Amino acid sequence: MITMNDVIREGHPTLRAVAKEVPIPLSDEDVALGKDMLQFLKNSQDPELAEKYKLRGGVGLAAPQLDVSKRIIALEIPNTETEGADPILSTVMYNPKIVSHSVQQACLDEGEGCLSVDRPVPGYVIRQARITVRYTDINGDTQKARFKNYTAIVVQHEIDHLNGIMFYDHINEKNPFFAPEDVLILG
Ligand SMILES: CNC(=O)c1cccc(C)c1Nc1nc(N2CCN(c3ccccc3Cl)CC2)nc(N2CSC[C@H]2C(=O)NC)n1
Repeated sequence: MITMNDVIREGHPTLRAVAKEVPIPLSDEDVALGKDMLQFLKNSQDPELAEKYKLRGGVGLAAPQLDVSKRIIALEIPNTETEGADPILSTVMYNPKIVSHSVQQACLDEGEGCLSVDRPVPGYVIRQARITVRYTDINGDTQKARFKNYTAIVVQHEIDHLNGIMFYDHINEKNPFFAPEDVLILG
């Protein structure tokens, strides 16, 4: 199972590399890695397992964070509204590509955290509010999906990792909490 020991931290060069596309059809190895990444996220959100294995809670993970420079991301976004409800998004994306996005921008009111960053970096991370992503799913099928708000933010954070971009690269240095007036600030 993947634990925090497998997660590389800022300063490791792989976090700044551009990851390679994975061959389609997917290899057994890449399918297994995707499954392990998704399981890590589920484990990280389980209070008992997170405590037992000292896992930091996450809703997204990119293969480069495991020192695997491949274009693979996993997303496990729970439905925090209703206890026990199905997750909002639970998927592995191979070779994800943002094919279009809104002019409207958005950010999380509380800023962003990252499993590869062991320190708080306050500030608004301005992203696109809505995106359309094309990717290959774990069954090898091509998907095209639209995301908005929190889910769109998380997907962009993970795709950034495939291009060597860290969330704080987007924070306004002079005024970290600067947000142009029409940016959606998501609570
Ligand atoms: C500095 N302020 C903050 O971190 C921050 C502070 C407050 C609110 C938010 C909303 C913040 N921001 C933020 N909170 C999260 N989580 C909230 C806790 N949660 C979680 C934790 C434990 C169990 C189950 C779960 Cl569900 C896991 C997810 N995740 C991300 N990001 C940025 S996009 C990728 C995603 C990620 O997975 N990061 C590891 N940002």
